[in-house]
Amino acid sequence: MPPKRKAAPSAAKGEAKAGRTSRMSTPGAATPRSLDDTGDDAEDEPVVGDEELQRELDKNIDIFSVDKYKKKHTVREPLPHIFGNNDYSYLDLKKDHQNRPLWIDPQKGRIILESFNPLAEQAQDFLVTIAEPLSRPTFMHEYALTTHSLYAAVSVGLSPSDIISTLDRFLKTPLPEEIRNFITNCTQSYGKVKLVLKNTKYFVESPDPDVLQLLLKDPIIGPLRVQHGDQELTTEAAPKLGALVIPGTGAAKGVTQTSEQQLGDHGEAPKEKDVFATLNEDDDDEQDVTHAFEIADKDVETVQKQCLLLNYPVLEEYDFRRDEVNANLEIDLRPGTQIRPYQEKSLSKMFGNGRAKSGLIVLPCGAGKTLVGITAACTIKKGVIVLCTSSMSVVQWRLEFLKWSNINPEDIVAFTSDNKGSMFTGSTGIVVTTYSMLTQAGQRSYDADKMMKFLTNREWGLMLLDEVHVVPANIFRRVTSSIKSHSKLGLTATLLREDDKISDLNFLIGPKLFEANWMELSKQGHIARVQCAEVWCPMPTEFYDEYLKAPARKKQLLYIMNPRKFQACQYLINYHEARGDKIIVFADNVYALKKYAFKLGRAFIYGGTPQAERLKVLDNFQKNPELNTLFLSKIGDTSLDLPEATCLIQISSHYGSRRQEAQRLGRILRAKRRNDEGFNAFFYSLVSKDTQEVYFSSKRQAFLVDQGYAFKVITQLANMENTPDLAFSTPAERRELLQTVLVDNETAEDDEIDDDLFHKGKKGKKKGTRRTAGTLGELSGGQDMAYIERNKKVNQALKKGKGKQESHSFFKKIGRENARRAAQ
Ligand SMILES: Nc1ncnc2c1ncn2[C@@H]1O[C@H](COP(=O)(O)OP(=O)(O)OP(=O)(O)O)[C@@H](O)[C@H]1O
Repeated sequence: MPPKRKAAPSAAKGEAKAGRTSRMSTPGAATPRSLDDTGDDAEDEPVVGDEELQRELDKNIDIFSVDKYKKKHTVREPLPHIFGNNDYSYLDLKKDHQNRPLWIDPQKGRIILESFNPLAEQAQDFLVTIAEPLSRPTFMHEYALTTHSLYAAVSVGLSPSDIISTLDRFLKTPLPEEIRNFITNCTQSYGKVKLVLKNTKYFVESPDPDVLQLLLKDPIIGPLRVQHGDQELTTEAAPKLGALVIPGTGAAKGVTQTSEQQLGDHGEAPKEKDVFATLNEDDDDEQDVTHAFEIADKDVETVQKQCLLLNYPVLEEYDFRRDEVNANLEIDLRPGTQIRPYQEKSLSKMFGNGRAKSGLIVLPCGAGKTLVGITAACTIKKGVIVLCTSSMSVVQWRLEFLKWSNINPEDIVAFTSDNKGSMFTGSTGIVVTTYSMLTQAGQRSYDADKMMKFLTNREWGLMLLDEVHVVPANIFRRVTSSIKSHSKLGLTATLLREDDKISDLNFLIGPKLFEANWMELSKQGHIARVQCAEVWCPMPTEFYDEYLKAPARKKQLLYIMNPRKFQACQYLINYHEARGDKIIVFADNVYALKKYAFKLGRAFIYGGTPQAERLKVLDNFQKNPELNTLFLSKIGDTSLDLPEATCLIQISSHYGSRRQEAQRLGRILRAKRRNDEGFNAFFYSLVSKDTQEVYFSSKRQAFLVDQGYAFKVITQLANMENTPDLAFSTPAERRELLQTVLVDNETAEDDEIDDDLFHKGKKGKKKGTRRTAGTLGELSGGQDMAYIERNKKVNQALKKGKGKQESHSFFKKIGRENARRAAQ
């Protein structure tokens, strides 16, 4: 007998960069890291919701765990000095393991994909459906099987046996028993119960009458059934799968799109194109008839919660083709519109069985989420309500609908604070509005109130929820409870910040239906190729000395205002302007933003810039060949519709926020020149060496590294010293800068996003821009700042003498401390 082949240890760990994060609770795995350890701002953390429900749900699942596994198996001690916990050499390898692309960690449910394997593409399609992508660098991708990912898999039509058999075929080792059980236990009840709104009535529906009987025996659900004579359940033919044509594709779509794919014999490595295995034949048989009982509108939430507790999570589906109650909307994609393969794939998950399933579609910035939403609307052809985060996006969405579809302009209206009155004239239409318009507390104007009544008193076919990652769960609750919609589609570029709280989105909107791979879209030319670099800027001695003894806030200002960073920024702006790039420089710190922009003579926008001025600057940045560089505060992260840029320079950012980093990178992914031969966009992070910034920077990059981006470290910019008019090139200039920074530290402002919808007033007081009285001498810089800094008391006396407002308590405290130190 030939010796037994053994599995090689996974190499993935070595390849993926540290700081990788799990975005979802993985049963059996360690508790997911909270965002706190990434430095993300906990106070903005938006999503809070039914964790109790989730816990109850998890209790019902026989979770596989490392301890359980060790009790049942003799796991050989790993080789800690080489592979740590990633030594799977005790697993037997299949005979033709070279042909198969997947490894699995039987203890944690982590799956490793060899992306260079000929079957990698098929395996990836399958993995995206059943597992949560954790990290996708060049050669090895890592996924996690989670309760949510399996819930999502079932919701797009895969059965437990499909999942198990397909996974087994792709694996190099036999599928471990624990994983098999985990999949079965998680999925056997998922997808069995659906909530369907038909002719304005809600039905709890299942292909299995026993499941419905079980629900009816429940003391909470049972009494909520709407009685229709003696008959407990109604029975009707299930909709046929795969008969749907998604506009812009020209082909019938659905899970069945893979029906032409042939399976290899059991036990053989799968042939190319045989991914979704047997699911179609089985589904046809199973779904011949469906059984249902009716519940009242007011009981929907109670039934949903109770079903969850019974471990039968309810999937929401909309049988729009058979909805004869709601008027049809005249809408189609314009002739010639061709949706891209990944857009089509995401929509096929939504319309997999001929009905519309509610859920989330995750596509990188610039990948065309708007067109995905519009195509969904053109497929359903019923009333649509679109929710955006700002009134600027409302205008944008309306224009995009008019651009891509043949919707009559009168049938699509915007409902914003500037436009509360006008309504579509036909029997149905599209309303584009903001989350805050719908959830605003307090008295509304007469027109707004009338509009709200109109919106809440009718049924909508589709609710499109834009930028779901920045919207708090309580806002979703308020929106979904007041607006009655048959289906919901959440669109986002990243589900990053939610970590374990993403579970709430799963049940408030629906499971994640699709998540695209950034690198893949970039290779296909749908988004720009980006070169990422971290530029290390040494701190001059005098800055570093101050830095070492400074308190946290001052430390931050010192590493941002590091003159070497300033010089690097100047050098990069010169270099990229000469190349013909459009450059955005991001600085969270408004003080630094203004200093940099003034010194370099470039335009800037921050929270305090009036709306008209913002638009003018943005317009010039887009069209004026003289204006190629724009400094932006964090208002540019979400609240502005930015014109295209090809180079980003980040001089200050929000600690370790991975979401902000991803959002910022997203700003250059849509570059139109992306398909030019050899075109690259550039993303630079300027980091002051040997400061806390280095730590935050590596945290921030974690998400992008997981998406496959490689950050080059630049320790020296070639010939920087030869830059004409290089700022702060003499020691005297640098010392003066330091003094200025130290003095100004007392009045430096934090950026405040004026039109940030969800965080207004959260901190209890608004900082915003402060107005202070001053002399022209101060404005012209004619005062001796060094003198003022060294003589704080005189400074305070001077200010008081001029009738300025009182010092902030923080500065009073510092003043007291300084006085104490001076006295010692
Ligand atoms: N199928 C398509 N065919 C042609 N152009 C497309 C297609 N899909 C998207 N685009 C174009 O790609 C660009 C980006 O689209 P869009 O603004 O919808 O991206 P997005 O994902 O919403 O980005 P962001 O997250 O930054 O808002 C737009 O100019 C859009 O017209």
